[in-house]
Amino acid sequence: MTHIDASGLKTAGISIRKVNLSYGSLQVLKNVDLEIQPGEFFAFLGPSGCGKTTLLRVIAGFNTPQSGSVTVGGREVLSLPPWKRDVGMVFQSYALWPHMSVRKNVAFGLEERRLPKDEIGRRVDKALELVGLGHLGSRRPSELSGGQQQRVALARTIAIEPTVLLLDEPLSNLDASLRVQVRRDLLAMQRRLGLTTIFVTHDQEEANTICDRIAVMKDGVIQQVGTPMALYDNPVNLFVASFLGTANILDGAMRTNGREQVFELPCGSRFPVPDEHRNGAKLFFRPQNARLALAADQAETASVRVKGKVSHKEFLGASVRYGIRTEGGEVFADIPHARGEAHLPDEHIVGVDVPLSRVNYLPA
Ligand SMILES: Nc1ncnc2c1ncn2[C@@H]1O[C@H](COP(=O)(O)OP(=O)(O)OP(=O)(O)O)[C@@H](O)[C@H]1O
Repeated sequence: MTHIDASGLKTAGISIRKVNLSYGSLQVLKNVDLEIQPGEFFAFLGPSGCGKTTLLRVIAGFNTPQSGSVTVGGREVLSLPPWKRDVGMVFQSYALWPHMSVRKNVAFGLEERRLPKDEIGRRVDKALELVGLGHLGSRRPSELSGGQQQRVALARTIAIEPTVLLLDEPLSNLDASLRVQVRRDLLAMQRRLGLTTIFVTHDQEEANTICDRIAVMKDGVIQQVGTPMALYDNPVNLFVASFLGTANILDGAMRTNGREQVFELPCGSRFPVPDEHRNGAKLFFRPQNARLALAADQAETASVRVKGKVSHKEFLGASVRYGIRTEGGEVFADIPHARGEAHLPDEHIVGVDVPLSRVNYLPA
């Protein structure tokens, strides 16, 4: 289906089915299945070399998979060349022409397509206005900030009136402080345009802050798809748990105790496990879900209690991260920082309590 958004641009959903791609003996994409909704801001997230750019280029038409199907707006595109796919891609290097004005840069692709002059003028005006650069059309790229250059690259792609926008690490050329500002601008712009957008990044913070949903990739395989919060709170495996933030992972044994399922830690403590987690092999929780108690105090009700010794502390601003040495390995507990509070000294014996509702079990 193709939809028309408030910006007047058309937008389309994307279906990727069983896509496999190899370079010689190296299989870079393995049975990739994905469904991206019209108007969605979607991220491909994963470590370097996991296949994110390759997948993006398959949608754009610059890479051809050995098998599978890709539809854009319900139309199969794998047999079409890039320029017939209604897909616009902004590359990592913006590749603006340095000797041309901003207007000329944006018009370039349209002139190549031999559109009528007044149509080109109309589209350039609209694209520059949509990215907020209507007043800078006569400048050269060298007279713009990094963030503005990135917007020119975006305008150049929007001017082609694609139904889908593909962004390959668009913020990687910007310094850290600018990146935060530009990613906010990018989100505002994406909402205004309403265009289905796929954003490739290896930076989980970047994906979390601007994308509706994320596909986490590793070694050419989609590990999990979901909203940033769902992936953070309920990762399906150790890779996703660790890639999206600090993860506390404890070894133990899943046991059946009569009709009840329990998880037993090396120290002997046992906790009830909901039925859906009966195949889990490791206990997982996030540092901010942990509370510290004096070891002699009773554990909070309906929570997991792990005993250990404070091994170190890190001040993170909003919280203090305690490292606690336990029998099952080190765990971290983030305790909100309040003014004037006393901190627990190293080697202090403590109990780490985590509400059962905040504990998850992951396969080995
Ligand atoms: N044209 C090619 N020929 C051979 N191997 C390639 C080619 N293009 C990419 N690869 C390999 O395919 C794998 C996936 O590359 P890809 O660029 O998709 O990864 P990525 O996740 O986008 O990484 P990065 O974040 O570093 O850009 C890598 O191992 C890469 O070396």
